[in-house]
Amino acid sequence: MINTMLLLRRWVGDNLGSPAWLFLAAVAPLAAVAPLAAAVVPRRGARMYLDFHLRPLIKWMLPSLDPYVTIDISGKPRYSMDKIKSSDVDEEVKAYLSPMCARDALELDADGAADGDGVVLSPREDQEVSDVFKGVTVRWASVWPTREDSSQCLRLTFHQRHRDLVVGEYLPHVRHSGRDALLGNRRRRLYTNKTNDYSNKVWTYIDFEHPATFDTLAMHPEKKRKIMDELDDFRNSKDYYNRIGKPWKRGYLLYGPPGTGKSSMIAAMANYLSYDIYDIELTMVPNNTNLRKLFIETKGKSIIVIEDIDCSIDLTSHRRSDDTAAATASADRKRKRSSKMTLSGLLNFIDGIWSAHSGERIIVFTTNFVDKLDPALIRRGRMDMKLELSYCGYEAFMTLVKNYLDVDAHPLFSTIKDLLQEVEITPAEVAECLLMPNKERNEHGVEVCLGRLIDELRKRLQLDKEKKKRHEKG
Ligand SMILES: Nc1ncnc2c1ncn2[C@@H]1O[C@H](COP(=O)(O)OP(=O)(O)OP(=O)(O)O)[C@@H](O)[C@H]1O
Ligand SMILES: [Mg+2]
Repeated sequence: MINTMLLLRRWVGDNLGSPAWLFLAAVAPLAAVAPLAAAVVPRRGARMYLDFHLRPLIKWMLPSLDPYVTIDISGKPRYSMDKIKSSDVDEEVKAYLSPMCARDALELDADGAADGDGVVLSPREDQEVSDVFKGVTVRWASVWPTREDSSQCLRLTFHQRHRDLVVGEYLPHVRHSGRDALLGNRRRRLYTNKTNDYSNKVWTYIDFEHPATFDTLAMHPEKKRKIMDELDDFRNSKDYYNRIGKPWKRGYLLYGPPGTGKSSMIAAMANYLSYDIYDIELTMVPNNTNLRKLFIETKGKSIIVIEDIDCSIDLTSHRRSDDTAAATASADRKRKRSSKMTLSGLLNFIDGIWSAHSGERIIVFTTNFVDKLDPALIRRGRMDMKLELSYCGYEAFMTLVKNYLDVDAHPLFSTIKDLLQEVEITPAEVAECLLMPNKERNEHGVEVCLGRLIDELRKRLQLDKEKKKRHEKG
């Protein structure tokens, strides 16, 4: 009933004085059916009766009486081989409409508790909000799109003479503003595909609150500056990528021994760019189609991460030869065999599908064994930057000691500097020595921590010397 009244109100507003008024009389008896329908069936049933019987009938008899175009935006994910899912649009529209709903609608639905503190407001059934764009008024309402549908959608209604403006300019404006509102309002997310959720969702997420930043990342300052400049350059290059006809993406391969800061670097990148992270566990991806589905469900302004690429799937050109690797190889192989993911699937994933997406994306692979990776995976063009994270040098130590002990200079630094030139120790191991437990937090705390690091470095130096001697003898 409310829908019919809204329809009439709009029509009267837009067509007052036109000859089409004459036709109103012809359909008035039909409109009279509405209260009867509302009386005999529940509220939703009445509205559906109007939507599915009366309104099409009016439209069929006298198209000029209903000059409105409607577009339904559904929140349900839709997949097809070549189509990006559409449920992003629903979220974006809701975010765009939220301030209007807060201002105009009387009955609202609140959504978005999962996004942290903010809520996204949308109109409840039969509630309408209006928006004005370039002098044209359009209306949004929550409706059930079809009789079978169990979930509501947002219906946009506008006069057909504004079709070009709405489709060509207004809807892109809504999406763009909605996306900005979403990114601005909410905390960033760490998505993972390690999910036992049997619903439609392929990703689950938690708030991303990793404290690592480029300030806390221990590495040579020049190298760090270079990476940050690169990221700035990437972020500001939308027009450039458009002009040269390349997808707006960047691939990084981070390699180095365990504990040298590869994961910390990814977190620092995400914090620096304010991007979400999608952490893909390849061993949980049964086949290439699922990988594609996962990718389709990612959003722009994100870092897609595949950690330990060499362990995730049989993508290496040779197997590892050292003893430790041999011990784990059998278990690894079992895990990998259960996956039908292939190298070519992954390669397609990296280059082919990029181009189907808009919005900037970074993909990061990490590995401890860069030499063992298939060259096809890391060839130029696929991975734009290969970055080695290595053992702790003096510059990296200076960052760690500032982070952990808040000191810039100390007499023991020169001993540490000399030892670091001779000993291979990871930043993670240095950080462990510099951790100050509660009981050590007194005026001697700094000496105790630095002394612990010196002891550790000397112990390793000694071990290295003995190893070398044994090697020379044997
Ligand atoms: N370069 C670094 N700067 C600051 N902290 C570091 C760095 N490297 C390691 N750490 C410390 O060591 C911990 C482990 O580091 P991280 O997980 O980033 O290493 P990784 O290279 O990803 O190791 P793996 O190869 O085992 O995944 C971090 O939580 C951090 O505290
Ligand atoms: Mg890691």
